[in-house]
Amino acid sequence: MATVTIPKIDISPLLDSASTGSEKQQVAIALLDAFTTYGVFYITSPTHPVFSSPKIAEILDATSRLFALDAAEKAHIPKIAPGGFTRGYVPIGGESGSATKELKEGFSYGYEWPSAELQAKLADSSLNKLQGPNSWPSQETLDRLDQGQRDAFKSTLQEFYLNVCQVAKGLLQGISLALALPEDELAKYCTSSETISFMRLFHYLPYADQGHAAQIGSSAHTDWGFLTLILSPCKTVGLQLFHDNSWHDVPSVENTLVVNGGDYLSLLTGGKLISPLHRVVSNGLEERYSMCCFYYPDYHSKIPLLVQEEFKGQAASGNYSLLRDQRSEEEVANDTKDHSADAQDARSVASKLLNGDINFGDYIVSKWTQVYRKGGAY
Ligand SMILES: O=C(O)CCC(=O)C(=O)O
Ligand SMILES: [Fe+2]
Repeated sequence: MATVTIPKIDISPLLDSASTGSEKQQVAIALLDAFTTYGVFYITSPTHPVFSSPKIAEILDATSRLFALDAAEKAHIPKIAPGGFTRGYVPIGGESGSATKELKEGFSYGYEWPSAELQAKLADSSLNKLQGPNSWPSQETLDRLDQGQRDAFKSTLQEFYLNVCQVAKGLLQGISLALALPEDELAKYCTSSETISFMRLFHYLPYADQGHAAQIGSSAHTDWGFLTLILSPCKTVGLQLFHDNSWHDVPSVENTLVVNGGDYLSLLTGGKLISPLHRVVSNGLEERYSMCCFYYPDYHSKIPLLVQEEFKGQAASGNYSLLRDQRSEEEVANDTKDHSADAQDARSVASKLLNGDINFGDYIVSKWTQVYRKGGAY
């Protein structure tokens, strides 16, 4: 396989309030190059906790302990459900971006609302469809996962999520500068992003089918949101990028995150910033863990008018999973008339997104329903 050199960018100036404009500009130049060449790159910042070896070891440890629970105990963790709000355990086969079975299990969690605020919001129905409580394992299971350190499991996961969101916010500044916009411009599209974005811990199982016809780790796709930030602390190769008509490994690099541009960001920039096609495959031997933060724009954000005009010609030619119907054929065939947004013709809903007639949040609800698969197993 031909190799590509995926850039590694030290984004420290974007995370440090004391950095100068020219330091940030340097990062912006590197980001622009990476986003317009591959849409994928590594980031690091030596003093930020997300990139520190002990913190990475902690989150990997928590993740592997969760997936090492036995089947009976996993069965008690609330499972994800269709409908956009994706929290809880993802059983093997419970989700796929294509007709192929994805050989992974996962756990999705996001913003942990202070309980009084959550109660108030539940009481006055002011939560949007992508907001709500996390679905943690039972207290008994959490106690076991804590290994004697009270609340260690949940606090490790929560701290990691908030820290990665902070890194994403730093990146927004750099991307704004890369696009010659004021540095706070893209943050305007992400005002409450951390309340609807979320983290997914994944455990990929090895499989022997190297043709990837019957099963795969994660089907070839582009990510729907603004940015995806991936920690992959295992040496096991799995993530691959489609570039120049072939697949290339994106190996794990110590103390870095992999960043993918998302479809929404790409659309927002008229396709200038790439939302890369990628997939996860198995080497046939080893399992793999990853922790992926899907950083979304604000629930209410729309594709702006300016971009709609500029983008009209290109949208159809793009390979955006956001705009494709990702339901399995079986699901499409069994789809009865009009039971929810997912019954609508995906193409007409996609054109509503491009025309600014539907906001990102309402649209994403139908996307999660498309990739949900009934009958996932433990
Ligand atoms: O696990 C990974 O490295 C990437 C997973 C991924 O691309 C996704 O879930 O969208
Ligand atoms: Fe992805």
